[in-house]
Amino acid sequence: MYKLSQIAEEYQKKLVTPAQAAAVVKSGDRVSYGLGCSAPYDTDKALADHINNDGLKGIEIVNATIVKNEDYFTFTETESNDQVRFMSGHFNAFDRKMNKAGRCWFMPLLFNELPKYWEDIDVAILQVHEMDKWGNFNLGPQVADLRGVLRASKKVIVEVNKNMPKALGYETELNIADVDYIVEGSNHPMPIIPNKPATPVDEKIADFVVPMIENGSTLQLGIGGLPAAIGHKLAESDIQDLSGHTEMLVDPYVELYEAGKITGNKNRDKGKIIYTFAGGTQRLYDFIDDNQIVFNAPVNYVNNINVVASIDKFVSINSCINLDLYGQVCAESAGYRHISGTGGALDFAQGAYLSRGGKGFICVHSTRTLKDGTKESLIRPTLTPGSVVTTPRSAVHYIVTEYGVALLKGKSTWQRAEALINIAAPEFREELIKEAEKMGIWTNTSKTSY
Ligand SMILES: CC(=O)SCCNC(=O)CCNC(=O)[C@H](O)C(C)(C)COP(=O)(O)OP(=O)(O)OC[C@H]1O[C@@H](n2cnc3c(N)ncnc32)[C@H](O)[C@@H]1OP(=O)(O)O
Ligand SMILES: CCCC(=O)O
Repeated sequence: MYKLSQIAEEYQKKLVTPAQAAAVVKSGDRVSYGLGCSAPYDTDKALADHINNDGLKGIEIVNATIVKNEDYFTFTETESNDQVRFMSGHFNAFDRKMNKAGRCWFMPLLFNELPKYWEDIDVAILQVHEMDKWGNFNLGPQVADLRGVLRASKKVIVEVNKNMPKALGYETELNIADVDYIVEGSNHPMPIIPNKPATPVDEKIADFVVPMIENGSTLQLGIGGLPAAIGHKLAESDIQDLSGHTEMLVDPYVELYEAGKITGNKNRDKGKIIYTFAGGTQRLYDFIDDNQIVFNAPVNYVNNINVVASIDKFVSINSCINLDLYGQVCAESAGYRHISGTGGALDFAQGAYLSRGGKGFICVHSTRTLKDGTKESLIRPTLTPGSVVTTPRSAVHYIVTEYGVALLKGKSTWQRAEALINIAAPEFREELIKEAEKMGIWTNTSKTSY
């Protein structure tokens, strides 16, 4: 740590141009761009130039899930994996694009463990909020795994962005003494994830879930149209006294807060909406900025199963790609096509079930329409080859489709098959029964129940 009187001078000593910062990276280095909104903009551009102009080879850029509106310059302005390749702990659309180009690999993870995974990072380059008079940069609304990244990094470069909201919370500060170089960036606008409108099927699913949420519940809502539909219906309902404890903070929490639904009256971290990273519209970033109600905390706390379990009436709502009659849930691939990561899906499924009065919902449309117009059931007899089990059957509590709710915990294999067939699209039920019979998880008596 520096004396307070040294801080201004140290800031000037460490202040460099993006090109000078990028020049720190050498061939063979492992570089972290962090998670959420932390990926640099100007230094990324300068790094692409450095790689091209100085013939750098064998760079690896790692991240978990990045919230960004434009591609990395290090991806679009370089040509080969010999120069730079990428690794992601969560395949979002951004990573999928790089993967399709053969340049991005996936690192399977349980999100609550992620800070512990990081090792041997040569340079961390993170976009941060401006430094305060005490010499602390605020990391922005994504402390998630950043303490792990910082622990493992030999050199730390911060790119200051005045638009980065100041996220209050725990371990959200980075002192100038722990920073090697400072770049004053061009203050690129925050990345915007537009609100996805809810489909009629999302609305029907929300109509099943909302009545199962009691007054006094604490919510974990993920990204997408479905959680938005649930948030919207809750905001308009007569349900009261809700709280937030979520991995990703998304716009529906702002709507719920503005509707007076969030009192924070829970039995842990009272009064605070706890989250580990955020992504949404400017309305969300404005809500986060310097707001004492909204509390950013490391993912090893937020997603810790015991922490989640200790919060009474915890309700987790996530979605998936498809599932089988055993109740195995795939949220990561469509056959061999890699789509996403485990993220916090399993952390919250387990934590929510263990919470007193807790509920874990996995929501899915019953069918999907293929390009040729035919429909396929997303409840399948067995998962297709290549499908990755994100939530094992033993950890699944409720599955919800537009046809209803299936409770799987405490049910036998044939009861599960029956409950799942009851919420499959009607036109697929007979076929699913036949398959369940072949699989030995259907009895003659089962069919009489719907
Ligand atoms: C950030 C949070 O949500 S925190 C919650 C905890 N974390 C998790 O649950 C992680 C795992 N889950 C997830 O990543 C998501 O819930 C998903 C990907 C399963 C679904 O999210 P959505 O926002 O509904 O997905 P979205 O509609 O954007 O589809 C993503 C891609 O999957 C494809 N896809 C989605 N469902 C299917 C399906 N049933 N079959 C085939 N492909 C599918 C889409 O076509 C799209 O591909 P594209 O970008 O190439 O067009
Ligand atoms: C990095 C994890 C994001 C998710 O759970 O979806």
